[in-house]
Amino acid sequence: MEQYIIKGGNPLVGEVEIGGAKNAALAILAAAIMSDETVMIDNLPDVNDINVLLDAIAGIGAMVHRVDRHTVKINGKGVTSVDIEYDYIKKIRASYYLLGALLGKYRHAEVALPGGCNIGSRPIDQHLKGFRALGADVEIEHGKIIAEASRLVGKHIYFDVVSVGATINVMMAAAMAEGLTILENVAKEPHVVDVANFLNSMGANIRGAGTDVIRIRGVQRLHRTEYSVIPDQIEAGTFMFAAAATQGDVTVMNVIPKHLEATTAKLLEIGCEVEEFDDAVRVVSKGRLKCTHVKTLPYPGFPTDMQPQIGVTLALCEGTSIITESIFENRFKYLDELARMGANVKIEGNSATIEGVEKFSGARVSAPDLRAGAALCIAGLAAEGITIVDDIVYIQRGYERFEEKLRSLGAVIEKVSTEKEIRKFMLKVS
Ligand SMILES: CC(=O)N[C@H]1[C@@H](OP(=O)(O)OP(=O)(O)OC[C@H]2O[C@@H](n3ccc(=O)[nH]c3=O)[C@H](O)[C@@H]2O)O[C@H](CO)[C@@H](O)[C@@H]1O
Ligand SMILES: C=C(OP(=O)(O)O)C(=O)O
Repeated sequence: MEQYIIKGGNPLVGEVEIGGAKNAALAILAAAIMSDETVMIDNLPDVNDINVLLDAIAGIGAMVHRVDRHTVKINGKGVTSVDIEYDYIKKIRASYYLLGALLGKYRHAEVALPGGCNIGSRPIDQHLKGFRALGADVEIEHGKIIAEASRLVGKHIYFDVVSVGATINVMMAAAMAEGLTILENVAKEPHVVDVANFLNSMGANIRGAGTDVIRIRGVQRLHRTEYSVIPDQIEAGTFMFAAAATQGDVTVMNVIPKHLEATTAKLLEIGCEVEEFDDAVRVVSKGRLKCTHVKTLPYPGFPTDMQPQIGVTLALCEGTSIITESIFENRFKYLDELARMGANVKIEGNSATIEGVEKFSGARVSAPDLRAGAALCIAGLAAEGITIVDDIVYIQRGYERFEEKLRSLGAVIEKVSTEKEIRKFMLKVS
């Protein structure tokens, strides 16, 4: 099992290139099979979730050609099965997008209930509500969602909760339904807009993505396109908080600063300097930072996927911070690990009270999920001494060459998998 070993104490300094957004790319790859012509997608992050989804897509007969690490060509013409194997599905959350894509194109999809990070109960009732409203029969049998429709007909659908997954999934199915679908109370995340732009570039007719109401006029066919995925706002934000927590000076390159506004606002509140450029943001952290309160909310609110990264930073700020996690009920597990490094935290229901400490001390900790794992690495980089982060397979789901990018900023971090490698690292840094 691979681990990260980190010697903390170095401020991160320099420039780091941000890759394509995992959560946009996953939906776009699923949507790509809706065309019978060849679709080329660029700026894909080279991370485990993407590779699993590409295997799943190839597994149902679509042509998948990796042009290079960040570019793929997909042609959905060869799809011979609408039944996705459980082995793929259990590994990733975004496998649920194959439901919307296959249902829209073939009026039939069979996909096992999705996996993903264990951050809460994660129901998919709103996805199913949307498919049913479009005319599909949807049953769950033996752990599989089976959706079938003789016709898919546009409808006016009001979502009960704001869901990224349900918005994108129903939007995909509706893109090839008959007539007009109106989706209300939708998610407005940048990746919702990116998927809509991608589908439109294939000939779909989707208007309003990024607002509360999306209007979709169904089309019969989607055609070839070439598309580049938006930059990953969560990867960018992770490096921005890494700069803050290590008293560093980091410029995240190839980003859309508008997508980072909630993160930038919190960094300014706690006392960092933030400088915005056309496609880059620089974060400078000098002296002890100040406490603040934060509540996770759907976009444009503060993202739940950045909650552990800000949590680690606040645990080093002067004063008492309160975090309210309003999206997923099980996203504070990293705080128990952080307490092992000296953080002073108290969790009550969906809120965490964090009394800032002056420093962390390195310890052995486990990554409970993707973002929590990245956050614990930030803690290790800011800590005195050595930190070992176990279960980094979660981090590899969503961060490309994480340790290399950190090293380029001056971090002392290695990926190891044996005691011998750990001893070698200790010798090198002693
Ligand atoms: C692959 C992917 O893109 N994952 C992201 C996606 O997850 P995911 O699509 O699973 O998250 P949602 O936006 O759907 O979930 C938001 C809230 O709605 C609830 N809900 C959702 C669907 C549903 O049918 N019923 C329901 O009650 C969830 O329990 C949660 O409380 O958005 C989350 C919220 O920004 C991010 O943390 C995840 O990184
Ligand atoms: C929670 C996340 O991913 P997933 O929804 O795929 O589990 C994430 O990207 O932070």
